[in-house]
Amino acid sequence: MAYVNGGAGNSPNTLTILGCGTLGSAILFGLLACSAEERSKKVEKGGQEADLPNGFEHEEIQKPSRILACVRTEQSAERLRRQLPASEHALPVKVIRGDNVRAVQAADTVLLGCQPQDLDSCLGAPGMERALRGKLLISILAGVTIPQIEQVLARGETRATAKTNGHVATSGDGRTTSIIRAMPNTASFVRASTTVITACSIATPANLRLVDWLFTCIGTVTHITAAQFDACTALCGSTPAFFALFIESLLDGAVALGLKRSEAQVMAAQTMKGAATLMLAGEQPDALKEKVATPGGSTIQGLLELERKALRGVVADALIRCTAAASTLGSKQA
Ligand SMILES: NC(=O)C1=CN([C@@H]2O[C@H](COP(=O)(O)OP(=O)(O)OC[C@H]3O[C@@H](n4cnc5c(N)ncnc54)[C@H](OP(=O)(O)O)[C@@H]3O)[C@@H](O)[C@H]2O)C=CC1
Ligand SMILES: O=C(O)[C@@H]1CCC=N1
Repeated sequence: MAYVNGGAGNSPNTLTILGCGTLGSAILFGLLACSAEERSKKVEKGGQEADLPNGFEHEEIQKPSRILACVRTEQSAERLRRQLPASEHALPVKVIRGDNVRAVQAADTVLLGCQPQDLDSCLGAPGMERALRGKLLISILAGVTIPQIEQVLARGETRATAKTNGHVATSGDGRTTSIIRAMPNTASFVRASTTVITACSIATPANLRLVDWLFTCIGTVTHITAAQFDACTALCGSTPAFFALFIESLLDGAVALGLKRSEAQVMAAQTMKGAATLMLAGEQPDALKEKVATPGGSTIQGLLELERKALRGVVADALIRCTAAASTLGSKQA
């Protein structure tokens, strides 16, 4: 197989995305856009490396030089192949189906992107635990804890011995798999994700720098504790869908008022982006509300209607429910 033998000597530095579906593809295409931008800046600078985001040095990051994208079905493989850019500046990507273990053997870093119920089919496969030894495994699975991932790995039939200490799968030959959980969101596609990360105790500084760099390429990164993960999964992973519902509701109102849906969508989304930009610049939500609601004006009438219909409680409860649901996902198996 052309893609085996990565990870040593002059071999390419390989990132394998094990389960490259909706979110995996969003990350893949975000990373491709990032690398294309870096490469074209390098060309502009006459071959000099382009600047990295603040806080990163080129020599510290083991950047992937190719990506292997694994899916389960031929239909998904074909769709992914069709979507891949032909740009000469993009990182090479190979789409793989039915050969997970070899794609992981060839990897330096593995990004696990299957659904929680497919964890066992991805990581419990014979030979997988051995293939992951000595490597960094980044899981983007909602609700699946590091100990749960370790348990699945420990069931792999090729291990000689397995011992878990809460953060690391210790393999028969003493080499370990570092597991880091990251929760990006679907805006990875446009490099506007907000990703939360929880680092395991044995993650090396190099592991952390790579994970920080990868997700900084496609948005912002915040480090959190394992205990905060489900709430942040809801707040960062799920809320793009909440915001979509809010915009959709505005569009229904706008259409009822005679506006064209497509034009209203641009106006509403841009307004949401503007309000978000103000808050990211330090504006407090209550101050923003007060600035917009002119005394005796129209905005306060809309705000009061939202409060009468208990939007605040409904949204807070929705986030709490989402968090509770996330916490159960790790126990789901196909
Ligand atoms: N969607 C989102 O916005 C977010 C998702 N997440 C998390 O990301 C993960 C993925 O979600 P999402 O992308 O929506 O799900 P998808 O179903 O779209 O993607 C999962 C991918 O995994 C592949 N897969 C499943 N089993 C195997 C296997 N045995 N071997 C190889 N590939 C396999 C599937 O292949 P195939 O298509 O061929 O079946 C599919 O491409 C979930 O764990 C979810 O919790 C987190 C935050 C946000
Ligand atoms: O709905 C889900 O389960 C995933 C987790 C966060 C967003 N999507």
